[in-house]
Amino acid sequence: MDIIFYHPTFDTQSWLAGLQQQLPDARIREWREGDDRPADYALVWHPPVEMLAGRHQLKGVFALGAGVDSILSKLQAYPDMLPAGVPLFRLEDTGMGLQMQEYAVSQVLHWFRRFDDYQAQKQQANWQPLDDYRREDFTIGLLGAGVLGRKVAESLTAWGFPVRCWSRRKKDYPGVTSFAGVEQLSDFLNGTRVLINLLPNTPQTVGIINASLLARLADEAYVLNLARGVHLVEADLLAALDSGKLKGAMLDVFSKEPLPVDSPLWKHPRVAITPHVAAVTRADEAMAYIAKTIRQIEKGETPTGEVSLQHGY
Ligand SMILES: NC(=O)C1=CN([C@@H]2O[C@H](COP(=O)(O)OP(=O)(O)OC[C@H]3O[C@@H](n4cnc5c(N)ncnc54)[C@H](OP(=O)(O)O)[C@@H]3O)[C@@H](O)[C@H]2O)C=CC1
Ligand SMILES: O=CC(=O)O
Repeated sequence: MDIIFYHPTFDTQSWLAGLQQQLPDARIREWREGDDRPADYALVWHPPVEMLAGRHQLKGVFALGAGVDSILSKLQAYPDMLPAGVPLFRLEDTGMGLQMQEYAVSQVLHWFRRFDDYQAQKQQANWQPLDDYRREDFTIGLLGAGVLGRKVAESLTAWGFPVRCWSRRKKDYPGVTSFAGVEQLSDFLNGTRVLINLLPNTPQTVGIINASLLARLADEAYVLNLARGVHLVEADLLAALDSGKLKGAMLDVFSKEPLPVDSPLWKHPRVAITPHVAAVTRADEAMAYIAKTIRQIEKGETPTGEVSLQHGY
């Protein structure tokens, strides 16, 4: 079996060595420009079009991340990039679920325990105990309830918060109230105090966190964007913060990355920023997952993790 690998920033040699350990019988090589030798599987991130185009013999392409929006948007421009019938897989969890849990729980607790207010008081040397927030006033709403949204929901129910989720199809997750489809979006938003975004980037979800959505949240709400920058209309977020409708926001992803130095988000006192690190690809877990999936394909089984080209995630 032949496997080709391309990632613009990962340490390719260590990936090739790690994959070789997982799949000792495979011939695994870094793909370089001009390489049109046969391959059964391709492992990619931001692949050049010529790496995949015309490779009808591929049994699978693996995206080396959870989101496949960059591959699918390239596919829009170059429809022949992924030969018809070749399945595209993405990383399902592979350690990202735990990272998302760490990120979401720590920030929700930060807001719930009013550390943002105490930090502001500290700037004034102000020693002033504040009223506690009550869990029943701190409903967490998850936009997106897939692999990562579900993990985040589990961790927040464990902390005793009321948790609800919104997805395309209804969910039956313990302790989580499920809303589905555009017709239930308003009900989902009504009373949501902390909005956590874990949607994929698709034509239906771009710009979804906008002025109209923010207006429907509970007063003094918070926004945690962990998915993609294009989901959020940054100007609408700033307006909602400045009007007092929103109390705070923590953003890991931005419509333009790196976030330009002149973005007003940098200076806003109630916006916290991380540089797209909420959940990164963990090499060992990703390699084990890819190897397991390849073995399933080779045995004629149907693995999970295949991207629906129709739905765009
Ligand atoms: N910041 C970071 O470091 C990282 C960000 N991400 C982002 O997180 C995203 C989510 O990852 P993951 O949980 O694995 O993805 P999944 O595909 O498992 O989950 C996506 C969820 O969104 C829901 N959804 C999709 N379209 C719609 C829609 N139109 N209306 C309502 N709900 C919708 C799906 O509904 P249903 O369940 O009904 O299908 C599903 O619940 C990734 O696409 C990626 O962009 C991922 C990793 C790291
Ligand atoms: O943003 C990262 C990903 O894996 O998707």
